Amino acid sequence: MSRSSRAVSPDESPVNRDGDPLSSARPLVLEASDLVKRHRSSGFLRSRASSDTPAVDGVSLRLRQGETLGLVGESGCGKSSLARLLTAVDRPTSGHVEVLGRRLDQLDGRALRAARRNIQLVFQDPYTCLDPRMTVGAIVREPLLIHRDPAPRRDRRRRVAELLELVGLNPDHADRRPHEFSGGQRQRIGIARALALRPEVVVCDEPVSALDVSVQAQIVNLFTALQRELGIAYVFISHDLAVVEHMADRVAVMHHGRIVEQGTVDEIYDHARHPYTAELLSSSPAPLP
Ligand SMILES: Nc1ncnc2c1ncn2[C@@H]1O[C@H](COP(=O)(O)OP(=O)(O)OP(=O)(O)O)[C@@H](O)[C@H]1O
Repeated sequence: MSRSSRAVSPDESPVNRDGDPLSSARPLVLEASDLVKRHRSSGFLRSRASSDTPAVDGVSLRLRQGETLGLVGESGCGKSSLARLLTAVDRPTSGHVEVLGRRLDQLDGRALRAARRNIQLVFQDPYTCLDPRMTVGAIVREPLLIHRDPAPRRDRRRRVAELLELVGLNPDHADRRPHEFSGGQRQRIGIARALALRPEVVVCDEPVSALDVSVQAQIVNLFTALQRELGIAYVFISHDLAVVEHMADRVAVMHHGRIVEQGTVDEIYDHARHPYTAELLSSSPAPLP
C-alpha cells in the first residue's frame, strides 16, 4: 500500500501511542513536560505568526537510555526551538525539562552545569558552528574547559585524541583548523565535541541535511555505531523521513509547535492515524533501501 493511500482517522486530535518498544527497565534519561516557547520579537521583525503562536506549544516527550526518538515536521514547525529547550540553550515560557530525573528549572550554578553535561547538541551546519580560528583540538577540548573538567592537561590531550579516533578522524590532525576538513569531517568534529563530556543524550538538529548525499549515510552510520558503543540516547531531528525511519526507535510528528502523533517507527510509517502524519508521509520520497 502506498503511504498516501493508508487510511487515517478523520479526527485531528493528537495521537499518542506511547508504547515502549524498549524494555521499560531502561531508565528515563530525558523527559519534557508541556513545554511552551513564545519567541519575543520586536519592531519590524514582529509578525502575527511570531507574536501570537508559540513556536513550541505544549510538547511532552520521554526518552530512555540508548533510545532514538525521531522528530519530524516541516520547516518552521518548531523543531529547532524544541531542540534548544531540551538542551537548556533557551528557557521555556512554561513547562519543564528533566534530565536523569532532575528538573533543569530547579537547578542553578554547579548543579545546573552538572545536569547540562548530560545533554548535548549537534548542529545542522558544520560550516558555521565551528570557530575557524580555533584548532580542532581546542574545539573538542572546549566543553571540558567550560565545564571545569578537573582532569590534568595531559589527560585532556589524551581525551581529545580518543574522541577524534572515536569519530573516525586522525588524532594527529588535532592542530589543524576546520577549513582544512571536508563537510563530513567537520560534522565529525562537531560530534566529537558533543561527546567530550560523555553525555547520556545528544540532540541532533538536522545533523546531515547540510551534507552531500554521499556523505549523509556515513554520518548516519557513525551515529548508529556510537550509540551501540556508548549507549547514548538521541533526539534525532530531521525533515528527511527516510533518514528518521532508518535511525529511530520511536517517532514524534510535529506540526505548528505541537506533537500531533507519537509512536514506534512501524506505527507512524505504516499505520499513521493523524491526517497531518499521512500528508507528510505522502509527500516524502521513497525510504532508504
Ligand atoms: N529567535 C527567534 N525569534 C523569533 N522567532 C523565532 C526565533 N526562532 C524561531 N522563531 C520562529 O519560531 C517558529 C519555529 O521555528 P524553528 O526554527 O524552531 O522551526 P524548525 O522546524 O526548526 O524550522 P527549520 O526546519 O526551517 O529550521 C518559526 O515561526 C520561526 O520564525
